[in-house]
Amino acid sequence: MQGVSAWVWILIVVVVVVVALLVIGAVLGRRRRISLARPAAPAQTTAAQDQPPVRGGYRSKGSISFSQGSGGTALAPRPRSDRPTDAPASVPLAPAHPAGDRTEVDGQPGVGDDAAVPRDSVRPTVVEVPLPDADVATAPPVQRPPARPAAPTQPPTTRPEGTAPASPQDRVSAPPRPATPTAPHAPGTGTAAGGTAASTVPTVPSGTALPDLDGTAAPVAPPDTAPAAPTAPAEPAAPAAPPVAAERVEPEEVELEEIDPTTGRLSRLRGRLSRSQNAFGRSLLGLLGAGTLDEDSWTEVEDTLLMADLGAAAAVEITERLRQEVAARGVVDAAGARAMLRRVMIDAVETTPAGPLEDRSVRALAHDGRPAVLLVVGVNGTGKTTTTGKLARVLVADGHTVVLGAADTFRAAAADQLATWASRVGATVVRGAAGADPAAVAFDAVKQGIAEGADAVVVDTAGRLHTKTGLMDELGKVKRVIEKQAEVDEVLLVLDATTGQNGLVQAKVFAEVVDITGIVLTKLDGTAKGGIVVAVQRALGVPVKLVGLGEGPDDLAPFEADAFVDALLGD
Ligand SMILES: Nc1nc2c(ncn2[C@@H]2O[C@H](COP(=O)(O)OP(=O)(O)OP(=O)(O)O)[C@@H](O)[C@H]2O)c(=O)[nH]1
Repeated sequence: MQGVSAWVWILIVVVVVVVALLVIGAVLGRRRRISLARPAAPAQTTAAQDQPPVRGGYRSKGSISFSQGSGGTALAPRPRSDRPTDAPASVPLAPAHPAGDRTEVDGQPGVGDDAAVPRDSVRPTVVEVPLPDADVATAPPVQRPPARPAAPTQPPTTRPEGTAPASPQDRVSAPPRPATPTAPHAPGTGTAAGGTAASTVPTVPSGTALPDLDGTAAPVAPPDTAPAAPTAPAEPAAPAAPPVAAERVEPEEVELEEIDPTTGRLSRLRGRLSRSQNAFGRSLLGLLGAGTLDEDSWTEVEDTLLMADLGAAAAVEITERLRQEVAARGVVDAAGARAMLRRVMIDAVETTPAGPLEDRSVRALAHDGRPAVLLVVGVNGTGKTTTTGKLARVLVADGHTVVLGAADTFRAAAADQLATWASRVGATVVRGAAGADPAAVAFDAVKQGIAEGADAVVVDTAGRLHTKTGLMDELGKVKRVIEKQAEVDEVLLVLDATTGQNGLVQAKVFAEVVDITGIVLTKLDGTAKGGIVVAVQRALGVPVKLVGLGEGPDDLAPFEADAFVDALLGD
């Protein structure tokens, strides 16, 4: 019995020892796991800390490595809640540029986006470059059209021969000349661009950053190479190697085209408008000419106006006005209904709550011895470049000389597109290298326009989403930089009529950044919602000045209220 209990005791002790060993083993095992994990954490932290600091505390993601590179510059974008801050620090820094939003961070379309370009492809970067010395003339990257006399066919233009520009060769490689400050040239003097243009523009100490806008900056189309040209001028005033990477493109030998007469264009193009708008007119006239109008009829009238994109306020006001007219005069037949509707609609198109919109002329004529300057702005794909080209045709057809500024430096094809438009009508194009600072290109375009005594300089800008504060800042900068040498006479906001009420939101944001002076409504041929004309004018208090009615080169027409309403109502 005693032997048995001894064995029991031994068994208990063994069990206790085994259990104790198991517990100790488990504890040690857990400790070991924890201690193994510890070094890994500091290692990650150290790796992150070892990366070069990111400007402005901003870190971009690998897929968007060239975006949002700025942060400390004067025109840095306003803080945005949607910026990622946890990107790998190994991403190389993009050069500083005021347009920090250049590459998108949220997968939405952005500046210069092209559906054919994969979202994650490498994008060009906009760079900041030092400016040239004050006394070094710079030859802007000018693409000259073929000289008019060489053209086999003479376009229907009254441009005097004396204003025909010199050959491109002469202009770009103009011989050195003393940089004597001179007054702006009278039109048609035909002086070389490089030296003379430089003498008419503000000067700036070398290296002054464009965004400083300190009142003396003379921006230059930025290069992607160092500005210190190996052929640094022995003579300070020589327009030697420009600090721009833009290559001079030999002008194409193209025939100058015939341009449709500009008068009566809206009438000629009315058919295009009518095709898509007639439903609106027919529907309204059907309601108003039906005899007795009950509440339901008036609700339908209002709905029809709303569906045509006139906007709620305008729809209510027009309906109320129609009711008053019917009550006062009584509508007896279809012709009476049409006349009444026509009158009320024309009033709606010609006035806003802020007052009448009287002046629809495009300010594109030279004054005070210098060209008019027009800036063309808008979101992506609305038709800015096309409109700029069409506008140049209209101006040339009316006998004016035009310089086009290809300040859409992000979408490479845009400058080519503009150059093609220009070459067909004999206009000059100033363009920068891909990714050049658009403000610098715009500045050079105006400088060129002044130098050659052009009547108008039309600057095409890159499409930009109105929600991108950095890009909107960039646009503001383009305008301010131009204004260092010339007033901007016209800021044309190009809106795509097919986007309907969304266009209003864009319009309001653009108007906050650059004072919009006129609206170009494009693609009116492709929408039944012509009422957007009324809505956008009311939103901005600015008139629609031009309408795009097709992709053809002469499918741009001045906006005329009565012709437009006639097209809406049909015959
Ligand atoms: N139907 C029609 N198409 C137009 C009109 N105006 C422009 N387009 C077309 O719209 C497209 C875009 O035009 P672009 O001039 O390249 O637009 P953009 O605003 O310069 O584009 P981004 O520079 O990318 O912002 C082109 O296919 C044009 O032919 C118009 O009035 N009617």
